[in-house]
Amino acid sequence: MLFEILETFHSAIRLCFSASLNNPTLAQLQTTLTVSQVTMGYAQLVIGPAGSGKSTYCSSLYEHCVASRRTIHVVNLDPAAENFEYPVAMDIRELISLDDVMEELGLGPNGGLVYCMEHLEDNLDDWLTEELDNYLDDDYLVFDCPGQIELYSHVPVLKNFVEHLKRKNFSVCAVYLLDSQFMTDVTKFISGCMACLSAMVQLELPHVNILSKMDLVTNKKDLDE
Ligand SMILES: Nc1nc2c(ncn2[C@@H]2O[C@H](COP(=O)(O)OP(=O)(O)OP(=O)(O)O)[C@@H](O)[C@H]2O)c(=O)[nH]1
Repeated sequence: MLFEILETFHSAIRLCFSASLNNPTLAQLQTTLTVSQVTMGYAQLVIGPAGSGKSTYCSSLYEHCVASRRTIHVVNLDPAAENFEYPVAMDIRELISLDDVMEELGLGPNGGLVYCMEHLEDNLDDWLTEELDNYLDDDYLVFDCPGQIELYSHVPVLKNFVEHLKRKNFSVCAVYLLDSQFMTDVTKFISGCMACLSAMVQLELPHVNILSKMDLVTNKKDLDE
């Protein structure tokens, strides 16, 4: 019985971690999308649990692009974020901030965050559309998202956000960051993989999983096993 459960998880995990752009099906899907749509721009949604390294990834990506003379615009979608190591191109806090919501509505941090994201959802046609109008064809936007994983599992806000970007002719993909510490313990490994899988299923986007903080894994041999 245990063996069967592990086999099932193993298949799910293989699905999770092989879903990279090298996957021929996804590559084909991307080509089809690029050819069949008049693409206005490109968007990458950087998602993952709290503290998994999303903002660090966004700032490293930004620095890499500056060094290689490419242009990307990093967007802050976290109404609780305070410090940034990249220039913020668009900021959800201009629309709503978590501190204001918690103070005015007496909500806690998680309820407040869901409220902020639902407010964003209500303002997709005005605030977001106006902000997106500042970007030209072929611009590349990277969205640094909040870390509450319910946003990627069952709350429909991010799904509707993605649909809005697609209606604006953006080609969208998701990058899911998972702390590599999740790989060092079997129960954390299974829960981390299930969280990745649930985001893949919910968002229905070309999806890349990235293990972050590999420098903190001292025994890489254990990781392979
Ligand atoms: N050692 C190590 N630390 C990292 C790495 N990436 C991120 N961190 C650290 O992990 C912590 C969290 O990183 P963030 O980039 O803020 O994570 P986040 O996912 O944006 O966090 P939230 O927005 O709160 O969900 C910070 O202290 C980072 O310095 C890495 O590759 N190696």
